[in-house]
Amino acid sequence: MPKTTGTIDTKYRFYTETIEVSRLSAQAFFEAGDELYRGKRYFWQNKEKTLTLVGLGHAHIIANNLEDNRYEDIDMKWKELCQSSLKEKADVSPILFGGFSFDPKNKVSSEWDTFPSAFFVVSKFQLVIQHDQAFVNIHYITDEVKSMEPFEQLRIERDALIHTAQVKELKVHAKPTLIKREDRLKDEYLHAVEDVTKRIREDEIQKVVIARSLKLTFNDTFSPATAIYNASMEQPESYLFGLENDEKIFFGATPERLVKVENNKAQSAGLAGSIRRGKNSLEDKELGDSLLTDTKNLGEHKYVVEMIKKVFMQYCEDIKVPTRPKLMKIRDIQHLYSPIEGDLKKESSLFELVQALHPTPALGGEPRQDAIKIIRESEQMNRGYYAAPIGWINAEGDGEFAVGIRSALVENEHAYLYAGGGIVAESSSLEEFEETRVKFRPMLRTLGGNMND
Ligand SMILES: C=C(O[C@H]1C=CC=C(C(=O)O)[C@@H]1O)C(=O)O
Ligand SMILES: [Mg+2]
Repeated sequence: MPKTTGTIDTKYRFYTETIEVSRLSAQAFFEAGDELYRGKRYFWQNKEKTLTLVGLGHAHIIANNLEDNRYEDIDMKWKELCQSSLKEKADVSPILFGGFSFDPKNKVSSEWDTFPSAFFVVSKFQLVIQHDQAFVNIHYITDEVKSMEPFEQLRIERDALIHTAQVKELKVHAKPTLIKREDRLKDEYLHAVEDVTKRIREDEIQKVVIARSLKLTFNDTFSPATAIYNASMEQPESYLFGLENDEKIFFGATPERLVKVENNKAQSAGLAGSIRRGKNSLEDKELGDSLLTDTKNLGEHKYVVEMIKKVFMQYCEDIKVPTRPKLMKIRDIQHLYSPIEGDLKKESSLFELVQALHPTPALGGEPRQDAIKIIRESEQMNRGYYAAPIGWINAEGDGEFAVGIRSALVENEHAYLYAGGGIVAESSSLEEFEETRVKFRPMLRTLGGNMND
């Protein structure tokens, strides 16, 4: 008999049960939840492909619309749920998965209106694939004094979902046809880049990341499972994430880690500065070499590394920061990359690091608060969860957050894509526009739309 854990005398009672399952495809499990749990699922795979998570259904939601203290609020409620409810350690730790908006003070009405400033879920059914082993958890959280009866029903459902995922072939739906593509606020974007460049040259600010968006319209709706599957094919070297919110799914394949905490080790990375891939290996190497010595891109990168280093000095000990960046080559683009690590101080936590790091100057700018204000005013759009932390934390406080770039929000037959770039004194609006075109490519291919690109 699998072990069931729980308590009876707190506000919530949190029951978990873990079973090990053989041979279970994460994508198939996600797809198996299509009928009953569409709109209430998540998907996560780390960059190294050593951890895959799928959540189906909501056992519990922890969300808020706070402008300040949104991290502390989630952290506190999660700890409360774990500490007061789990009597014993579950076989596989329950996971809280979700994300934050880029800027909770941005009130522009948009496709993101239904997403709270912080949105996290504990799934009813949680799949964890790690070290070649697959585990499915049931989570049942109640604030009433109830019998364990519903648990029996959940076991039946769990077994049905696993069965479906194992025996039904993964349906790979054809990509719908792109029928319309709009570059949203293109003139505003170009103007914003020019204006910000000027303000940087006048020493008003040092760096600001300016982004823009595409709206795509297709002849049909999307299967979220297929969209995630396609993204994994397009960007095998990136994190893969998907977070459903009723009719909408925010998903993407991002190369950028915000922060990971495991056994008190904290890891982050500066990822900023870009150049396209070459048409052959020779050109690719030339482009990469030129990126490594290009002052404009090294400038973009330096602000990020310095800021992360400063945060790590506050929250960690024994910090390691490389003296110069190396290249991260992904399918469409090469970036300057500096991994940073340290030992988390006893009193520090993952959410504290997320709060202190978001947004790094790879997504926001330097100084941070001034940059966020300029972004809010000059982009004239709402980034929603684009360029913001997305990830997970477990009951022990370990977890990982990536930065939600190379991403799209999909709603029925529409997709909204986002891409930006770091503006410094040497920036030019047309080159930055070009850089965003390259950054749109993976999501455009994933969605089957590359009209005029
Ligand atoms: C803001 C984005 O990329 C960031 C990450 C890597 C390189 C960047 C750059 O070179 O500008 C950006 O800072 C994006 O992809 O939308
Ligand atoms: Mg750039």
